[in-house]
Amino acid sequence: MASISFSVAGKTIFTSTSSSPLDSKRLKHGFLSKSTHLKTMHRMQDSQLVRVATEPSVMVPSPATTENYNEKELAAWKSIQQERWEGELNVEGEIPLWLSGTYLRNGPGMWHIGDYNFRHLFDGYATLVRLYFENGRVIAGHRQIESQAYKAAKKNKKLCYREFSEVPKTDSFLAYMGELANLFSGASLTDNANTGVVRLGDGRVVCLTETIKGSIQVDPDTLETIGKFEYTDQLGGLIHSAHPIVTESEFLTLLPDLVRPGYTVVRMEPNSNERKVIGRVDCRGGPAPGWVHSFPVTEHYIIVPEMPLRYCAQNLLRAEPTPLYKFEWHPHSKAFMHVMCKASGKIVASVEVPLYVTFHFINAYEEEDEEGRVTAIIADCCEHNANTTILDKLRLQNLRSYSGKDELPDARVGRFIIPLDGSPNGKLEAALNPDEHGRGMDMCSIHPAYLGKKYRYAYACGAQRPCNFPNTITKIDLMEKKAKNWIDEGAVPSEPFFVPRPGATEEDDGVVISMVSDKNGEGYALLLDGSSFEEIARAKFPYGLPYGLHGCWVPKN
Ligand SMILES: CC1=C(/C=C/C(C)=C/C=C/C(C)=C/C=C/C=C(C)/C=C/C=O)C(C)(C)CCC1
Ligand SMILES: [Fe+2]
Repeated sequence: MASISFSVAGKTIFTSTSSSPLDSKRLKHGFLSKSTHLKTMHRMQDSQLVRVATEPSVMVPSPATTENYNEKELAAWKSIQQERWEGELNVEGEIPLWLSGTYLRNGPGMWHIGDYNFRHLFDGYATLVRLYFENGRVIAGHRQIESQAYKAAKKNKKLCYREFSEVPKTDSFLAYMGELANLFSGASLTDNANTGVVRLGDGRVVCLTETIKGSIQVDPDTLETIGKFEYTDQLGGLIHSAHPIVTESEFLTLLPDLVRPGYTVVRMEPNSNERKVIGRVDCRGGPAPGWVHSFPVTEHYIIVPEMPLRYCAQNLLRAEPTPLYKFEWHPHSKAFMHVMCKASGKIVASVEVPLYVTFHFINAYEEEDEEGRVTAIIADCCEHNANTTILDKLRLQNLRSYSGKDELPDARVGRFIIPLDGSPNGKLEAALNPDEHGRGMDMCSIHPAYLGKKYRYAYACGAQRPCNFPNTITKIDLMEKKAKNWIDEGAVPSEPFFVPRPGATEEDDGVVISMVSDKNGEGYALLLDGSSFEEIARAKFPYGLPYGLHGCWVPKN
């Protein structure tokens, strides 16, 4: 019989024991069964035994995250303390019995190498968190994604690839020249897949970031890194949108072209690794394409945003970050929205719109007249009032040093109205009064069946001021132009993710899942009823959860 302790910052949280042959197999993979503190709980089916990690994190936690470790402090901006863990969570409230499957959430959960602390939220090494729901119970776990960047940092105890704001140090001019060559070939860019996770139509689960090489396949049950997701086409390029549009039948994404400013729109089918070109959009402004972190689609069109926050080749080369990192704000280059027909690849509209800053589109749909003719495209996004300062607010130092002052820049549901009658201009307005959601708005989801269609509800993180980061979960009713808000004072919730109830007919019939880092240094999975927006259950983790970005749902079987 083996026994193991799990500790955070030197404090043993719990001990577990193991004896079965299945357990020995798991021991090899770093897992054990039945943590003793859970002995009183019902045993799950063998395939879902409670498992606890055996290996301590290989990285030595930094002083900022351990010596000063205080259980009563928000865990959101602290590195995860262990490479992996798994166990059953104690549930307060009722998890609906129909909720059967796995919620996965990806995000940058480790922000240091040894005692070197990263600067920016988006720099952290990817931590994948899992909640497996069955029969009203929940098994949770997390695991670091084993990207080349993460493995190299662990092995060499230093940064080896270019992250969002961090650049490996070079100690000679020759080494610097080599670095430049590596940048142009993409060799020095990170594959740290820390932004999103998607389930392809064929069931494969892929973690993503903005570098194409940072597409990494994982096992949704064990969270094990399977390997690099290789695109077998010859499309080349180094970066893509971090948020592809993924349905049962396709994977659509945008490949920005930094040499000849524009975007290639591509499509990949299930059971294939080959992206095929649908069409190309030439940028109307310059000197480089606008940053496309995400984009929306309607039933027949792909919307390509051209934001005045543009990629910047010089900033990519810099060793020290600028306030806008790899990007530059070009208000004189103007802002545009392009509409491409999905079937033909032809551009059916390209309009100038007011300046905007967005990372996340919520949804888009086709507006019809009485005769059923499509007259306009409506595209909604989390819009930061054309203010780029949000990027700097997401520096870890800012996030960790909250003084109680109101520091979060205002944001709104930005609604683009793109006419299809050849008019040169589109509109951008707030879809509802931003005070409804505290003028905070980001990290959104919708009912997946409403993708590209007229919809009523969106779920996102909003704000209760004063705050320095979105601290509420908000349900936006775009028809009534109202919001319902959930808050746990002092806590940081992550992106609310909507899972519809099978067989439901109402758009909001389902649950909203979020993972919350609370002010006591703890973390819990939260379930809200989609319709009433009341809390229906929470399941506490035995450790504080670092903040995470985007999730996906993997239905059972
Ligand atoms: C863009 C390049 C790179 C990496 C980019 C990455 C990792 C971008 C990640 C962006 C994310 C996670 C954006 C999320 C925004 C969330 C917001 C605004 C939330 C606000 C809350 O209020 C490199 C790979 C570094 C190099 C090439 C270029
Ligand atoms: Fe994102």
